Amino acid sequence: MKNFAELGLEPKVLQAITELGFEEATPIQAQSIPIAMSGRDMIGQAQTGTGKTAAFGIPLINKISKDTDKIVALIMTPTRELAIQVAEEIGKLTRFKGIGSLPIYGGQDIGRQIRALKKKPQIIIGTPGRLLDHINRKTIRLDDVETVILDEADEMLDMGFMEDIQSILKLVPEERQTMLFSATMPPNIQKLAQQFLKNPEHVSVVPKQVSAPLIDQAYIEVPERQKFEALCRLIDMESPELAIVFGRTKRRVDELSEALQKRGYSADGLHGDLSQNQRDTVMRKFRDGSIDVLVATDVAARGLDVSGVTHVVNFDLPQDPESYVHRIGRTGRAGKEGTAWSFVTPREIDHLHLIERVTRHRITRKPLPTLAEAIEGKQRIIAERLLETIESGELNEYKGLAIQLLEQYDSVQLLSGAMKMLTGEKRDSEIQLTPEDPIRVKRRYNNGKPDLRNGRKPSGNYGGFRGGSGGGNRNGGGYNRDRDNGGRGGYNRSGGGRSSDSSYRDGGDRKPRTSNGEGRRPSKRDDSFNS
Ligand SMILES: Nc1ncnc2c1ncn2[C@@H]1O[C@H](COP(=O)(O)OP(=O)(O)OP(=O)(O)O)[C@@H](O)[C@H]1O
Ligand SMILES: [Mg+2]
Repeated sequence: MKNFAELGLEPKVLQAITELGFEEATPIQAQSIPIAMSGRDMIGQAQTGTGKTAAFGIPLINKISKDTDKIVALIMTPTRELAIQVAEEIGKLTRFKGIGSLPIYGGQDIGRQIRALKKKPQIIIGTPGRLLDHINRKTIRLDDVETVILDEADEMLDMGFMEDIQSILKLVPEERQTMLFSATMPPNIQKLAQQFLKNPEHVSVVPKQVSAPLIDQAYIEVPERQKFEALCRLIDMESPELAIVFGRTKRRVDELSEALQKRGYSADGLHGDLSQNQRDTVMRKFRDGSIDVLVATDVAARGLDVSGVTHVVNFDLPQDPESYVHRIGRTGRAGKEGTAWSFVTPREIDHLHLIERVTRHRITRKPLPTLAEAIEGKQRIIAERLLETIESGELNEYKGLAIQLLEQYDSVQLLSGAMKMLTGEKRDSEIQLTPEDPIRVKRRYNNGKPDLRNGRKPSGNYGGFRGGSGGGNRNGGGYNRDRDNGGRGGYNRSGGGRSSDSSYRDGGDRKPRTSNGEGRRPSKRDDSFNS
């Protein structure tokens, strides 16, 4: 741990850091900030929730002069929600320095963005599709950009974004500083980084030095048709403060959030077919705790930082091991503990083992919570709430009636009745979701043993989860994403943006992959990285 004051930052930047309540730099911050300040290109890898945003944000803001009125820095993120969130954090860090920053993303009124651009922000945080749109309209010029940052770099460099990023970077002057950050760095990032970076420094935080997020990882083997009951029991048993439940497709997310609501849970869904307004509303409700369960596609897998998320549930296993890492990383952030559960159908056990191998972490098998455990969990919460209410006092106006009732009824009976009422009638209507096909291990994994690290540091566990053993061949595997993104949607000007097959795919703004070497196959995933 290092003090921010030792890093040679400007007083106004230090002041903003103090204001944010950061006392010490996290390891990725301590290591990246000096390199970033030296002007070198870099690749920064550190586990989820360890402060990568500030690791690039702090040196960036330190470097920018407040006197310029040009766009001098560009931060790109794969999703709209992440652009908004990163812009918020950058906004907080620039507070005392008087530098302007602006998020630019699809789904938001472009006229409003154009008006905001007239205020001459120096930092733009954007998703590639909408950025390109502005570039084509000449409402954003990149001629003066000195620093480019790709947050979630591996995702950004994934095939669907490649062309957009290439087009954007072509317009940024050659003599720029470029930095990539992510918790996962599949080996092929090296190849891709060669295109964009000049002699980059690699910073890969080894787990023992990190205030490792304590994510307790477990899985439950459960047949597809019993997943919903399993989820309800799990939520009842664990009573999360906030939970994110990941489903594979948009249809799944819709059905699941509706089913949870029917059962009386405070849940809502997030995926790329919703309007940006709906997406914003759901995120706001989740952040302020007015919903407890966010059901989402992978659109919420990367980067999102919502405090109070105690549980992540993979209702459907993710296709890619790195997606698993990012999904579960929505909990256990900034030194807090978290719990991740994955539902695995019997035919998906191999896929789970693959995730274990690639992430180099064993996932503990746990039994399906029993009905009794679920009921007990629910009752425990009710009892806690009851006791809290008693402790808060202000019961006088109820006491008269309480005394009357106690004269007529037994106290145990009365209390039981009150608790039953508080627990809420369990509306046990039979709910059946449309089944999803099991995830299968991709052919390419059968030979090699891929690993998510970029392979520079032999001791570096990719993300620093505790312990972890098992195969992990740094050079193996040719780890590639395999996505068919189902067309380009979202940001296009006609305001369309829904994929034709919206119950399955999340159209996103990505270009369909045409040359993945394996031919195209329809994807049922949500690849909604709508820019
Ligand atoms: N030095 C620090 N001290 C305390 N908290 C910090 C510090 N740096 C960042 N944080 C907080 O830690 C949380 C996680 O930070 P951030 O979102 O940047 O993580 P990340 O590494 O980018 O994770 P992910 O890989 O999921 O994107 C945020 O709430 C942030 O405000
Ligand atoms: Mg991040």
